[in-house]
Amino acid sequence: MTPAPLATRLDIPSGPLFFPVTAYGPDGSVDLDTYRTHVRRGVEAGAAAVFACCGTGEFHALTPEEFEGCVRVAVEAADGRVPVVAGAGYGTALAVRYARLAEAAGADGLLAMPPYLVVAGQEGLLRHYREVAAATALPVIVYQRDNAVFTPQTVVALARTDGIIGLKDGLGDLDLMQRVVSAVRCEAPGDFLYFNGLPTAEQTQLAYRALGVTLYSSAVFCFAPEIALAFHQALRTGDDATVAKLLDGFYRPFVELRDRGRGYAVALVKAGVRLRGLDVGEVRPPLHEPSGDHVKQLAELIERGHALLEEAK
Ligand SMILES: O=C([O-])C(=O)C[C@H](O)[C@@H](O)C(=O)[O-]
Repeated sequence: MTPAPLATRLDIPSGPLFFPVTAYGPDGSVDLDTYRTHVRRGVEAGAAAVFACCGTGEFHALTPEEFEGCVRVAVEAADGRVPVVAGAGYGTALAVRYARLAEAAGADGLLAMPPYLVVAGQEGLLRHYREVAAATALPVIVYQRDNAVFTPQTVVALARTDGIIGLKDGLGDLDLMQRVVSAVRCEAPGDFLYFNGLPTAEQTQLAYRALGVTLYSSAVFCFAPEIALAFHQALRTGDDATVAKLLDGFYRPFVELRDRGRGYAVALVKAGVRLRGLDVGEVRPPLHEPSGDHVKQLAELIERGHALLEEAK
């Protein structure tokens, strides 16, 4: 069989990148109907792309069958309006399996998560991502975080690899990112994509934009799309007053609240979706639910965010 040609692009329109949570029913099983509603609402609200079953979508907690079901539903819900990118991870063999499942489910691209557990050297990391990219026709975005941190030369090599189209940074080392952007510009010129993928990326987006990184993920978009969209619009149009107001009054306190518990990067976001009326269930172990007091503070913060949007009108 002739392999399908590798896609070289992913057309992402302007807007926040939506990383939906995965919905579970009361018995803990995946609730695809609620997940469909969550993804559809996000797309209709103005997401630029859907990143299904990634960190916020509890990739780590899904079986391959559940993963494929969720990606399929995300593709149906997006209905061709925006691209759907799916997570793929663990060791090379399993990452390849997830990549192929995502392709079969109709995804438009992959977010390659760090390999499971081992702390590998640059040469091994490069081989890992190259094998994942070679296994499907889907364009691959490599996710830098935790045990997958790259030198500028490794990113140059990734950028020269067929099928690898971008780097999502969840590390937050601006000096390293500046060197990466510079090295790729000089040694692998083209349209390699960069994403600010730090938790609550809005908090650092002014700094990333200065490096030329304009795409960013938004967990806030899951539960307060109106706030995430207003921030994105303010950034895009140079409305510095609204950017500062939302950073000072909403994003900074949200980041501080999110830092109050381990796993809150997911659990608090899921609580936020429930607060806004969609019962996406609880997080699966080993994550745990946020305390009642923290959920109350999140509800107050969402109200404050809405008041700030009114003031900014
Ligand atoms: O894999 C993931 O879910 C992410 O890295 C994206 C998140 O939206 C991240 O930006 C966050 O947690 O705010």
